[in-house]
Amino acid sequence: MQIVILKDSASVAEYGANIFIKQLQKKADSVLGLATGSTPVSLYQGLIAANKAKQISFAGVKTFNLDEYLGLEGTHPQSYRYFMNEQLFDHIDIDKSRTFVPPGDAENPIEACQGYEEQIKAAGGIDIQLLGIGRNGHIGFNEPSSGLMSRTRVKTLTKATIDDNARFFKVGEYQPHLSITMGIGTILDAKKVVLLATGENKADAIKATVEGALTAACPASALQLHQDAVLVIDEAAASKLTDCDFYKHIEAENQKLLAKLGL
Ligand SMILES: N[C@@H]1[C@@H](O)[C@H](O)[C@@H](COP(=O)(O)O)O[C@@H]1O
Repeated sequence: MQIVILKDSASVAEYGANIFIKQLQKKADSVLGLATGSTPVSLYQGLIAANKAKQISFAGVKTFNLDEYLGLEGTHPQSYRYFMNEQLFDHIDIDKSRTFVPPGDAENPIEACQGYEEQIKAAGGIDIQLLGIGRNGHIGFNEPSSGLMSRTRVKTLTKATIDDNARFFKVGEYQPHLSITMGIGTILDAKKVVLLATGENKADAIKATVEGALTAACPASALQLHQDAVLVIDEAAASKLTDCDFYKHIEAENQKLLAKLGL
């Protein structure tokens, strides 16, 4: 796991956006795994700016989102499809028929999960997967106790996640308690994984992800098994890490080596 600790959330977004910009410059037909939540919003703004400045194009790209609420149509303002259109797809040169979000309105969600896995496979697999993290260590909607080899499936949300996401729903508005999410195994199949976390309320989850045991109790700890996982976090999210200075030292050495190799 590569751990990059930066001073604030703006630096995290910029660093994360640069990883995606480089990926698209290297491979114009990349398959991107995308995430929702408030954390990736500034990264998406960086990608929109790079697209407008013609540094990158999304014309050859395919995208797969991690998850969606079960029971919400894509036109619902709280659906993740709606979020992605608003935060990214409506502002870049992407063909929306090449953007995939698990179908929250599927008549048969179980079949739809299998179909989603097949679509990812048919696209050649995900080149780079963006992740946020829940306070309880969830990735996508893989809540604690999720199987570490799980695939796309219907998942019940914990009370903590429902409470955390309640801020996006109006008082009295129906808030789903079920979701369709890529599994942890699906996420681990991505060639590269980039997890962003900012703020003190993510510090426990980051501590468990980096320095805790590999356990279904913290789904993000499964990234310890990935051969190319990068955690880009701010000082606040890193504040409970025991070996913070060591991670900063490793990253400085990495950067020196990359500069020496001209990469
Ligand atoms: N399903 C999403 C996750 O993919 C996201 O990582 C998490 C954290 O969101 P935020 O970035 O707003 O803290 O929220 C939701 O539960």
